[in-house]
Amino acid sequence: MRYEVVIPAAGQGKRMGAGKNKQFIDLQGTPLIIHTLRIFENDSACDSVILVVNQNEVALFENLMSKHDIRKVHSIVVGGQERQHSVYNGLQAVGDTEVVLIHDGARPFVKKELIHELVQHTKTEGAAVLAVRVKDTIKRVENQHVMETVERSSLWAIQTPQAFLLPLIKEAHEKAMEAGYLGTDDASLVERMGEKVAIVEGSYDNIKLTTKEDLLYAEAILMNYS
Ligand SMILES: Nc1ccn([C@@H]2O[C@H](COP(=O)(O)OP(=O)(O)OP(=O)(O)O)[C@@H](O)[C@H]2O)c(=O)n1
Ligand SMILES: C[C@](O)(CO)[C@H](O)COP(=O)(O)O
Repeated sequence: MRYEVVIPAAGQGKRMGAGKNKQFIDLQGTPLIIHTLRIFENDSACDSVILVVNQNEVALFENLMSKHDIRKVHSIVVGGQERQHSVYNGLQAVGDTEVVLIHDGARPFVKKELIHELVQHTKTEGAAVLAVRVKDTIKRVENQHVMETVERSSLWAIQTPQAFLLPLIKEAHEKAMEAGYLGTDDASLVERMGEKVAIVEGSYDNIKLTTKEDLLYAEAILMNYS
């Protein structure tokens, strides 16, 4: 059940439009990244956190973790141009663990029980991701016109954490780097090697805070929690 987690937090938050890295936006008085880090700080199955940050924000993150008594971040790693590059850099700092999780710093609401279910699946499947069934109808669009309506019954919205046996994800990232392939998630790098990725049904409130509307959802989720 034990694992280490790489948390990419080295983005710029451009779509949020806050003029700063969204990881520093307060939710009920606590920065987004602290909400996310506390999940793993409070999970006894988590051995270590590798936090990936912008080069010019290392001190900011260190000060926040000291202020909020976050102790499990054993490595702070500088990120890269794209999310995939940041994760690649973080994976170089992972210790001697069987299972590694990769979880967006921008997802502060994942539940410990689902993390543990994901880890269990990964031990037998090699790779597993949290996901929820799509609720909207999805259409493929070109030049502002519908080209195709995609059959919804087999569509899932993929989240993080994404969990992997460590050698598998390291190989997948190396191969993607060699091929110059850029994916929007880590599981796609494993899929392109022809490996299976298991789905673990997650929760709709495990949102990724991306645009300002998500801040409203986040405050409502926190109100509901409290
Ligand atoms: N070069 C990058 C890009 C993204 N991320 C991280 O990957 C997660 C998911 O990315 P996203 O939600 O797109 O965050 P941003 O890249 O910051 O947002 P935007 O694309 O709007 O700038 C975030 O925790 C983000 O900090 C990262 O570590 N390194
Ligand atoms: C990894 C991810 O959260 C899975 O849904 C998503 O692909 C990240 O996308 P982003 O554009 O880097 O936020």
